[in-house]
Amino acid sequence: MDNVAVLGAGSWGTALAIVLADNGHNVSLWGRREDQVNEINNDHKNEKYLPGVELPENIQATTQLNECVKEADTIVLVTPTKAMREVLGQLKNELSSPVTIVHASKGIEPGTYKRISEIIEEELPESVLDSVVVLSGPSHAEEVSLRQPTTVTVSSVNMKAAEKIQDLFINQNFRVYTNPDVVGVELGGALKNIIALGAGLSDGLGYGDNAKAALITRGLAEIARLGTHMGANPLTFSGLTGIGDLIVTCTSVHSRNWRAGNMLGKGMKLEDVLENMGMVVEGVRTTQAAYELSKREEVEMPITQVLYDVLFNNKGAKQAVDDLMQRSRTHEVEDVSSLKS
Ligand SMILES: NC(=O)C1=CN([C@@H]2O[C@H](COP(=O)(O)OP(=O)(O)OC[C@H]3O[C@@H](n4cnc5c(N)ncnc54)[C@H](OP(=O)(O)O)[C@@H]3O)[C@@H](O)[C@H]2O)C=CC1
Ligand SMILES: O=C(CO)COP(=O)(O)O
Repeated sequence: MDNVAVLGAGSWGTALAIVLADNGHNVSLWGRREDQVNEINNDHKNEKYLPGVELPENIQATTQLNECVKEADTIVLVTPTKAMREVLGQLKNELSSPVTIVHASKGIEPGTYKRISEIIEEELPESVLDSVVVLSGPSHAEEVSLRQPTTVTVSSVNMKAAEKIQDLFINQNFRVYTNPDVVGVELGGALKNIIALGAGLSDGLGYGDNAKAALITRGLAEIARLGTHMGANPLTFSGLTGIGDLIVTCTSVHSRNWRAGNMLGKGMKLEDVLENMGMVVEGVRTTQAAYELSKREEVEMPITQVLYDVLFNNKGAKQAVDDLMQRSRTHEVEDVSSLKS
């Protein structure tokens, strides 16, 4: 059995810790609040993030990063994208030999437009970084923590490392596939959050299933358009980390991005929505990053563009949908593989 450190004791970090603990591994979970760590260790609960869920006793939490990672064979990073550089900056000082880093977060960094694996490679010296593996797919923490059937993908340029992580996580409730396309896996996971905001917004406006199906389908088209342009395999977008995650995030009440969009559609202001949520809504910063990246790369992303205007330029939710419906007429199908140049 392995020693695994999970950095980030929110919904997803705790749910992944449960999977690892169910597989018999020794799991050390890093949280930054003493009260939360005590609740996990003494009561085997994390009520803020997974209310009502009993945690296995082989999850031990700590606020001390050095304590958390000192015996770790593998480190799983699950903090919001915004916190990645700060956490990696602290982690760098605690590592002395090469370790496999898995990340399960979904975002792109505004300003640099970096994917999370690129941020990890930038922040950790080669002397302490064995391999980077991405874990992504349609997987709400609420369902994983109840051991409901879930499938995810792990991706790395080092397939041996991906297979090692597949073995670490896979069990009868949590099926893990591998995919060598790191760019596609990371971009699919990050960009679907933009479309989920849009789906929530459409539902919040009172529009129906036709509108949501349109957003999912045309959303996938623009995710694949940018993703392929950035070097991804187009087929990845028809897999778990593409259409799979898009479906689950656009249609589930568990999704924080869908819920945030829903409140925006009902007329709430962005700052009130984010305060109300109390958990990370990755799609907001990713909309900014993807909007800027699409401008720089001259890739058309109409849904991302109108959502950017709703989030950052005070465009009304209804106006955003009207704008999408009134775009100039175009073909449905394009050959994304020819957009690679
Ligand atoms: N929830 C889900 O179902 C899934 C989430 N993800 C992805 O996982 C990532 C994390 O999401 P999730 O767990 O849901 O988020 P939550 O909002 O549930 O939890 C965020 C966690 O990160 C901690 N945190 C925030 N900022 C920092 C920081 N600067 N340093 C250290 N820790 C910090 C929070 O600590 P504190 O409580 O002290 O604020 C909290 O433990 C996101 O990228 C998300 O897209 C991916 C798949 C599924
Ligand atoms: O990525 C997720 C499910 O796969 C979680 O989505 P939300 O962050 O919108 O809750």
